[in-house]
Amino acid sequence: MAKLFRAVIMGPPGSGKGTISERIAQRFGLTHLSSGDFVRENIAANTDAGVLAKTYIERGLLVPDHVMTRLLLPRLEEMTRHSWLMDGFPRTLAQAKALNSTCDLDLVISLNIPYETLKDRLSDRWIHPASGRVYNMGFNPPRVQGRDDISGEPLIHHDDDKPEALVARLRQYKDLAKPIINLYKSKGILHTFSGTDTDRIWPYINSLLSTKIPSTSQTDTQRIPMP
Ligand SMILES: Nc1ccn([C@H]2C[C@H](O)[C@@H](COP(=O)(O)OP(=O)(O)OP(=O)(O)O)O2)c(=O)n1
Ligand SMILES: Nc1nc2c(ncn2[C@@H]2O[C@H](COP(=O)(O)OP(=O)(O)O)[C@@H](O)[C@H]2O)c(=O)[nH]1
Repeated sequence: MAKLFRAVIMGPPGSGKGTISERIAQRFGLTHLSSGDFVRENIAANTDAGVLAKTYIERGLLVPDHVMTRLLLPRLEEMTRHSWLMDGFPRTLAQAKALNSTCDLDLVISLNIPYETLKDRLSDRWIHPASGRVYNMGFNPPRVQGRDDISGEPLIHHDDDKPEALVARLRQYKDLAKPIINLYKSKGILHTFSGTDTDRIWPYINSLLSTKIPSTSQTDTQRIPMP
């Protein structure tokens, strides 16, 4: 069996984690694990952890480490036969340490995107809540304005994507991500990509991953929450 590949993608809100994860999943046939989608699924299904997580998210807070790790790590342990790319976890050093004790990561992608770019993108980000599909009115608009391409359902705009909320989210990201980035740097698995356009960053990520994993002809991989 081909060697399995485990990667994490990090970056501030709006940096393109979801967009780039989709491209990686499609090009290389990895499973895209979105911790945010998984949390939302648990909330929708009213699981114990979902009910608890909701009380934090409603207040604009991160879900505590022990809840996140309890949600995610057992699922990762079930993924022993899959190559995956995790988006949105770890968000704290404690989560990174817990992940470390579950699996050996091969690679970490860190996106470094200027504040003005994040602000512009997020003010224009529209989401299909049920699937997590993401649109941007300039970059990847939906075929019908305000409607998801596949289901035709309405798209929503998150309040915390407004510029007023972004500064605080960004500060929080920087504070929390710093020690995680240092940890991955010291392990020699960190790769940082900087720029204002996903389409210009993508070729570098593509060529890095091409040296690490074989590409597949798979074209129908979707953004899937944790199984
Ligand atoms: N490790 C994690 C992952 C998620 N969440 C919670 C807080 C988020 O608000 C929510 C949704 O996760 P997303 O990754 O979708 O959240 P964001 O909207 O914050 O991400 P971004 O703007 O970076 O796409 O789940 C969390 O507390 N801790
Ligand atoms: N204008 C523009 N928008 C982009 C680009 N890359 C991603 N986006 C959009 O920016 C928003 C944030 O991207 P997303 O992948 O959700 O970032 P995440 O928050 O890091 O997961 C979405 O609306 C994307 O469609 C880009 O290069 N240019």
